[in-house]
Amino acid sequence: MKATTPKPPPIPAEALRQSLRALEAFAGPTVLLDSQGRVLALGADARLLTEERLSPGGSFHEAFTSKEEEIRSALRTQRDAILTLADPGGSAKSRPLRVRATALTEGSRPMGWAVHLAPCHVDPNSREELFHGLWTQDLRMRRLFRIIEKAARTEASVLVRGESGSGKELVATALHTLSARARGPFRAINCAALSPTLLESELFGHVRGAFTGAVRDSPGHFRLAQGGTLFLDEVAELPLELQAKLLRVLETRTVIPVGGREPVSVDVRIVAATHRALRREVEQGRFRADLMYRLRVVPIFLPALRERPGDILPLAERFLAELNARGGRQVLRLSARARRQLQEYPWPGNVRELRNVMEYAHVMGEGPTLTEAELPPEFNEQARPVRLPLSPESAISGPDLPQEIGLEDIHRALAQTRGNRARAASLLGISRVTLWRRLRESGAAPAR
Ligand SMILES: Nc1ncnc2c1ncn2[C@@H]1O[C@H](COP(=O)(O)OP(=O)(O)OP(=O)(O)O)[C@@H](O)[C@H]1O
Repeated sequence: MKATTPKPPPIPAEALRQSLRALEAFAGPTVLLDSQGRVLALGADARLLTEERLSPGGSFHEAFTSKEEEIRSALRTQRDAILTLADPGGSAKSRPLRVRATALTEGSRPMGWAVHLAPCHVDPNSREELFHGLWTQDLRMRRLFRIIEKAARTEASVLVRGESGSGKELVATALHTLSARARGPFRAINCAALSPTLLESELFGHVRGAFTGAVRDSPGHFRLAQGGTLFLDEVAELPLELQAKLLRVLETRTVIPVGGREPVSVDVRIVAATHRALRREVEQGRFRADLMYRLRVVPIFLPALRERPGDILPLAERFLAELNARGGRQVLRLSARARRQLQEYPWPGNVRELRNVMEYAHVMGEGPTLTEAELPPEFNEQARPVRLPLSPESAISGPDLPQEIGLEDIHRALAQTRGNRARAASLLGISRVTLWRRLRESGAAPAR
C-alpha cells in the first residue's frame, strides 16, 4: 500500500504575519507565491511598496505589465530583474520594481517562491541604454553613442574629452569593436603614467643597444597595434618633443624606433583621450596646434556623472545587483539618506568612483539595507557642516588651503589615483575635506 504523507496543518495567520515581519527585516519587502504564481502572503513592507496592488489569492503575474516571459524568467533564473507594476487606475504611470526570487522547495518538489522587492530608480519615461559597457538613461549620452557608431565606421581620429572614470576608455574600445579593425589589436597606453624616455620607447619601440638596458629589440605600441586601434590616454601629458614625433608618425604613417634608422610602415587608427581642454593647452604653449587638429577630427565630450544626475541611482543599483550576484550579502535597497548623499556628492572620480563606493559599502555593511553610515568616510565628512575660515586671509593662506592648488591639479591628482580622493588629497598635501570643498567652490559640485 502506498504511504500517504499527512498534509501539514495550515500555519496560523498570526504566525505567518510574524514570520514575514522577521523575513522582511532581514531581506526587505517580500511576497510569498505558490507554485502557480498566486500570492500566498505578503509582508507589510511589500504591501506598502506595491501600493496594495498585490493581495493574497491574487495573481502575481497580473499585477505587472511586463511581458509574461520576463516575469517567468525572473522567477526561473532567480536573478535580479526589473518588472513594471501595473497601475490599477489605468493611467500611464507605471512603476518599475527590482525583483529577485528565491525558489522554495520541499525535497525536490517546487513549492513556490519568496520574491524580494526593492524600489527601482530607472526613470520609465526615459529610455535606458547599455552601449558597450556604458549604461545611461541620459539623452546626451545616448546621442553620443550614435556619434560613436558613425565615427567608428570611418578612419577619422577621435579625441574623447572627459573627467577621470567617466568612460573614455570604454568609448575607445567601442570605437574599435564597431570598426572594420575589430579583428585587429586594441592597444592602450597612458601618456601620464610613464617618464618621457620610457614613453618614447613604449610608443615607438627601440632597437637593441639603444640605451642601457635595451637588451633586445622592442616593437612599441604603434607596431603592436598594427591593423588595429591605438588608444592614447591622457594625451595632453605628452611632452612637446614626443608630440613632434607623434605628428611625424601620423603624417608619414611610418615609425622609427628609438636608436633605429629605418622607418617602419604602420597602419593604426588613433583614438586619444584627455581630461583637459586641449585648446587651452595649445594657447598656453603646452600642446602643438597641428597635432591637436590631427587628433580631434571627431571630438567627443563625455559629460561628468554629476552633469547627468539621473544616472547616479540607477547606476548604483546596477552595481549593487552585480555585487549581489557574487553571493554573500544581498542588498535590496538604499536608505533614503544614503540615496540623498549619493545624489548630492560631486563624484570627481565619476562612474568608476561610484562603483568603488558601492563595493566598499557592500563589503563594509550588513543586511538588506545599505545605509549612509556604510558609505566611505568622505561621505560622512560631507554631511558635517563645513568649517568657516576665521579670517579671509586664513582662507587663502592657511596651511590646509594652498592657493596654488587649482581645480586642474585636483583633476590631475584624481586621474593619477584613479579617482581615489584620499590618495589624491595626500598627493596634493591637502585634506579630503579641502579637496571636496575646492571642487564645490569651483562649481564642480552642487552647493548644499
Ligand atoms: N556609463 C557607464 N556605465 C557603466 N560603467 C561605467 C560607465 N562609465 C564608466 N564605467 C565604469 O567605470 C570604469 C572606468 O571607465 P573608463 O576606464 O572608461 O574611464 P576613463 O574615463 O578612461 O578613466 P581614466 O581617465 O581614469 O582612465 C569602467 O571600467 C566601468 O566599470
